[in-house]
Amino acid sequence: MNFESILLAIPLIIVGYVGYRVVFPPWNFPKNIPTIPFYVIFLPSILNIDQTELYHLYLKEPLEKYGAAKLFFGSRWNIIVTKPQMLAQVFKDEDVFAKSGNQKKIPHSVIAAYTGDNVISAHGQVWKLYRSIVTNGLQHFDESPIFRNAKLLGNIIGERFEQENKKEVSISMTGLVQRLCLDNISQVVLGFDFATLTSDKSPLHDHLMRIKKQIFHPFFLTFPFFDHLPIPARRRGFKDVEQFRKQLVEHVDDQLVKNYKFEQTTFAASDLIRAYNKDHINRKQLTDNIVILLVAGHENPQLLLTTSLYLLAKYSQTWQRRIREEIMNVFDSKKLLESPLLNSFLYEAVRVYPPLNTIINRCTSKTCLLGTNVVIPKGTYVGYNNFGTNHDKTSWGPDADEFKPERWGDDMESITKNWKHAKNACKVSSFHGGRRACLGEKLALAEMRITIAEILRNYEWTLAPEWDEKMTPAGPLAPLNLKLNFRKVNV
Ligand code: HEM
Repeated sequence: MNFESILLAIPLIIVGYVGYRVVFPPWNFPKNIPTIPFYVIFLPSILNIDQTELYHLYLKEPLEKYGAAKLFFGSRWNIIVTKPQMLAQVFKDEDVFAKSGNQKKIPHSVIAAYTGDNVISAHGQVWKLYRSIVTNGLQHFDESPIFRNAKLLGNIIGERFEQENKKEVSISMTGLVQRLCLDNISQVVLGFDFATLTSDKSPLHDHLMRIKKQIFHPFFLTFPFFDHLPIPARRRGFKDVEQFRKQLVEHVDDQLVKNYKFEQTTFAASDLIRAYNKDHINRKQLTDNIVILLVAGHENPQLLLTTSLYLLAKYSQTWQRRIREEIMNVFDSKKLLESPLLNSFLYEAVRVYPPLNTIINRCTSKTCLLGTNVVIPKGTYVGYNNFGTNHDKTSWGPDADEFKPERWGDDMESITKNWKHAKNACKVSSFHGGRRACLGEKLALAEMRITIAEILRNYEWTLAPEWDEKMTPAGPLAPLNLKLNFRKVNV
């Protein structure tokens, strides 16, 4: 073999090796669970199918039969789990299925630079410290900004009737719902106001929109390896993310510390700043956690609110009507919490369309047994697929795929009991569960109840006929570019 042939052979060998690693799972992965073909995850980028259709076509059968499967995702082979018993084991055995977020999995990526090491992704003592700092502010909060913002959202919808001088207006919901959720989280948890509902110009908001495009770029999410390369747009992305992080914390810091009553404020962000002032956490840890409160705190409610508005439109003659009647004269948060139709509707929305669908951020710390016979090697990424768990026929019966709020019960006592039981038994995993259960569930559901009640009292809505009824193709799960037609409620 001459020198030129060797030169030619090297790239071929490299391409062949990379191809092999993509097409086939590692040899030591368990053979007694199915392998989802590697190309499945790329299909939504080339075909017009959304992630729920993809699930039904390629994932449902193997996952319902085996409860776990091998899946290529985020440049590597992983194991995803859906069966409640197996999921309970993953959630419980935290030392073996150790949290390993992007900061460990893909530390060189733009997304890791954005969210860093935070309360959601950290493990062990560091996680305990973060959780102890933010818990109080996320469990005890002032709801008045949520009521105010719901009214502002209603006013913005109302202005469209005047602008267009019509009885029915068609509105794209994505931007509007995002603005509401940003204002809610900034005022309730971070102690400042993003002011996206009250002002047309918010430099921090514009900056956030810019970096979101860079972070959620589908190609780099699928192949984070490319963030290693000196691609100019990605280098700019890193810089932009760094500037945003810095500005956000300065903003929080300024607003809170300027407040002469700072020591009495109980925002989760105040507790983080106090922990920083006492040297319990450093500046980077402060920043990482403030960023994650902003990110999880607005994106997840944004997804659930979009889904809820979609389902209310889809079932406008049944659920929308009935819930409107139920809450028409209910203005108090505690009473909303006691409204059976509204709450069973929300729990069913969270079950049928879990806002975070596939989450893969655990890495096995040693070779271990999943269930009774699946041997997982050390260093394997293990995740969960909420859509699969929440639609499992063994847990939910033959109508598991149907949207049926009545399955939760008729009165508040049974509805609450069933919801708690479903979470404890890992039959609904949308908010995780156990020691690492979502700390924002209470806040997110309060936002839903208050906002939905306010909008229902003033408007009735249907799906815009021209809207293509599709969910997002991958990643977070919600109706894609939802468009609704609103009319004023006749009272
Ligand atoms: C509909 C809305 C929401 C959904 C569906 C949701 C879902 C989840 C899920 C699935 C996890 C576990 C993630 C994992 O396995 O790594 C989680 C954790 C967490 N969520 Fe939420 N979330 C929502 C809203 C919020 C809000 C509004 C906040 C407030 C900032 C929040 C704060 C957190 C925190 C701090 C954790 C980490 C808990 C821990 O590991 O100790 N979430 N959430």
